[in-house]
Amino acid sequence: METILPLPFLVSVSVPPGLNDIKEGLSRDEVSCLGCVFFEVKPQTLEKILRFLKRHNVEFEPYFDVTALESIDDIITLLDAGARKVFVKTEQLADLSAYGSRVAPVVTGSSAALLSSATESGLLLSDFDQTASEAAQFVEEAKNKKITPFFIKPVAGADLEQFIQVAAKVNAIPILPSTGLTTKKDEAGKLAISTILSSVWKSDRPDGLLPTVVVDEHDTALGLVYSSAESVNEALRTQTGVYQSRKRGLWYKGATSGDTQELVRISLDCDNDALKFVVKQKGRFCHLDQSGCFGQVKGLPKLEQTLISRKQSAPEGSYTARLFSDEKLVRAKIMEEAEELCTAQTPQEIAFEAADLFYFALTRAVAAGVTLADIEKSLDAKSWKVKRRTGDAKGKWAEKEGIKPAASAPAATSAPVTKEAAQETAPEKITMRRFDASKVSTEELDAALKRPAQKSSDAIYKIIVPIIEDVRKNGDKAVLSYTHKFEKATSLTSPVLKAPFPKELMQLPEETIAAIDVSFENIRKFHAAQKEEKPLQVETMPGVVCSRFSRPIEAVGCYIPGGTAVLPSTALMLGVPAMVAGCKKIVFASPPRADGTITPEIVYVAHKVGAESIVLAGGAQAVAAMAYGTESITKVDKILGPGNQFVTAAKMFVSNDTNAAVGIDMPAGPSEVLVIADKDANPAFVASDLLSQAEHGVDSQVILIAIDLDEEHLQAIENELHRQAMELPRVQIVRGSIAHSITVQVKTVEEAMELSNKYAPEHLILQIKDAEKVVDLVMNAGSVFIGAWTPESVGDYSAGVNHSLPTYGFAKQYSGVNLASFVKHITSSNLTAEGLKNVGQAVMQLAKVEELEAHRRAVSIRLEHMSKSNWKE
Ligand SMILES: NC(=O)c1ccc[n+]([C@@H]2O[C@H](COP(=O)([O-])OP(=O)(O)OC[C@H]3O[C@@H](n4cnc5c(N)ncnc54)[C@H](O)[C@@H]3O)[C@@H](O)[C@H]2O)c1
Ligand SMILES: N[C@H](CO)Cc1c[nH]c[nH+]1
Ligand SMILES: [Zn+2]
Repeated sequence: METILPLPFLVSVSVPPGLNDIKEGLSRDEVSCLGCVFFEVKPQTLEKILRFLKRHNVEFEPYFDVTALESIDDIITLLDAGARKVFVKTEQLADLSAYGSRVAPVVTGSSAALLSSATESGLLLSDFDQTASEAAQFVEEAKNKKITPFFIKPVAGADLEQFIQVAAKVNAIPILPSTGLTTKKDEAGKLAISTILSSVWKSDRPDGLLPTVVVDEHDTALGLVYSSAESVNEALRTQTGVYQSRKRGLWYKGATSGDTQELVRISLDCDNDALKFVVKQKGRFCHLDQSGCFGQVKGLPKLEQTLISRKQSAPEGSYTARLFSDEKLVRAKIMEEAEELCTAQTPQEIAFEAADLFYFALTRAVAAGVTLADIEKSLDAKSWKVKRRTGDAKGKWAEKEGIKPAASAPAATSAPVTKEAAQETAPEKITMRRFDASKVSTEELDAALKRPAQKSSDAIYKIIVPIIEDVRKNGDKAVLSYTHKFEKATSLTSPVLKAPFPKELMQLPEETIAAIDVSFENIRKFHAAQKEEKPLQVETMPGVVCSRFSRPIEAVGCYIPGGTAVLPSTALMLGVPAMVAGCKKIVFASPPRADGTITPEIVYVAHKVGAESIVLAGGAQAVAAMAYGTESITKVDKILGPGNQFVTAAKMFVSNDTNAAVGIDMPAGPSEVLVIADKDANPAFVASDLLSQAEHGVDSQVILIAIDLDEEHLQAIENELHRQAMELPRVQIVRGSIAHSITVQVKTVEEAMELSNKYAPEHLILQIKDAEKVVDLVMNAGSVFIGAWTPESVGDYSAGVNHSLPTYGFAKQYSGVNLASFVKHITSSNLTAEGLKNVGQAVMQLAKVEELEAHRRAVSIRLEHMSKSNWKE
């Protein structure tokens, strides 16, 4: 498959344009009209890019340099999400061969020998320096080898005009930084798009104009016009239809008629001598009373137009109005037509019935505000996936037709375009295994409820103990070396950032600041309320006063995980109580990003809670650094916070080392949730709660306890779970965690609570009638979420409760992080002479039993003194 780009160059941007507007260079819309976008994916930006792909997969054609990704699975996720082409390390090619020409190697340098890396899918030559002496030889070689497509990316600061010329000479596709391009005619230091276009297109007309086919979003031709470099530039700048009239100069379509066009995309044809403009046409394109110059739209677009206008104006009580308002009627019609299509025999009958089915399917879509273009986009997006399922019919449909699943999935060949072919690419249903508590043995149920196995502590200790020893011995140098290794932050030269934190490190959008501020305040309020107003005081006997008072732990280390997801909310959950408790030194630790910086949200929270420093490290090295201290990292008295197995094991290890003299909070491992749902529970709410914890990591586990739910309700939850999961950017993680998650069917609330208390979940969600009353039955849980309007995520972020909680069943003996985690309690005794007289005999007798004479005498000496001096109160 040869790559045909909309235009013979690619625009590279540093930030996915769907996430942040491109600040310098071309605007987001201008890039989208050019059609292709190129960026480098870093492990820490992968998730954002996947989100971007989900939203803008059809708007942009994305090309990625993924050489910074080590995991083949991550690259596959990106490809399946719709990456048009990925450029990988040569050694990763073999593992991605199923993706054919969508994968090409990237090489750096300009030595001709590098050309041997080229595959049938071409290659990307990175940092191409056309001024280097080898370049000429390289160019010659490349030309001889006829490598297609062959991309080149310039070294930073290259002269783009010269670069484009070299690209044209070797028949390569240049990758041009958006920041070096402009749609203006002259902009100092930037290259005009018009200059690039006119250097590549070939007009065979004496006036140099290019024939331009204008089409709508379904590729229906609206008419033929002409373009000049200037008109294209103008179209890109205004993102509207602007053409070159042969008589009247620049023609802004709709300027007088009002029938304007929104520019979606421009592209050149295969031999660069005709342009295509894809537009969203308002009103008509043609000057006659028809939508396009070649006549009216037909087929599905026409049906869509009719349905939209009927939806807007169908008379009340008419059949069409009923169709739009009665979901059950549309559902019945779709089923009826589908059945009729299946029984149709002749080609005519099949066409007739298929048309009916399309009619009702499109009615359903239009009623829900879904356009034909949306459906086509979905179809196109499916065609980018390579992973196949067998296309088997599902559940009741398979049963009804007596279909058995196929033995294995066929290998991918070409992109599916039909419904059936597209269905073949539909992924496996994401579903939890079901257990009916009344039909399985307790042992079977216990086994199913077991948390996913963690690596044995021996295996983990073998990894983390040498790291801890190294940090203890070599301090900063060791911490830095592990950060270079695990976080790939090789440019980092200091393992710590000390307060005051520079403002530029906490630049955040206003809405993020507002969200952090609201959450901060709620967490502060709830933890401040946990303060003990005054010391506890009890007179146990006359004259014997016992007290207990608290003091903040002086220096605390707050670990904020940052491996699979950066969790600034954890910074709030640890930092705010530490601040409220009055800890003098609050040290944050979190793995930095590959460029050595720390997430600005974490810096902002550190600033708000008055942290003294942020350790730029994660894992066992961060724990060790805080436990023992290094040249630049402050030693702390207690380390708190969740983390992966390496972090948890390191916390356990240092807390057992008396040389470290450091305490820890509790084992807080992979997130988990147990949802109890009854007939009142909304399936969509239940599914969303299960997924909110399932997306944390593949080792997360989520449990649903269904109280007396019928099959329909259970299936509604399962369908919702799958539907919602498929829309998540972290769907692959969810697949992993759902694989070891289960639904248990029970009959009563009591049974449900018994199971829950035995499981001791980190989070317990009660989506049941009178949920509040059931709280009395909760014996073991980290945090409880009561009723339909309390999703677990409010506790993760903003309600005020803490989200750092015991997992893995430790809720049976541990509390989650709270104010008490940051203080220690000190007791005092204060006796009067009378008090000593009252309690003295008991003390002396017990000291005698224990044969500790000095203890006994400490009392007797005082009592004797009292009697000798005839002492009175
Ligand atoms: N229970 C709770 O309250 C709670 C709250 C938030 C997060 N969590 C959990 O915390 C965990 C966070 O884990 P994470 O991995 O995303 O981040 P993390 O910050 O805990 O771990 C990342 C670090 O692990 C170390 N590491 C990774 N691979 C290693 C290897 N092979 N050898 C040695 N060290 C290695 C690296 O130093 C890296 O910096 C998740 O399981 C999440 O569910 C729990
Ligand atoms: N649910 C996690 C605790 O198990 C905490 C968290 C942070 N961000 C989102 N969730
Ligand atoms: Zn969470």
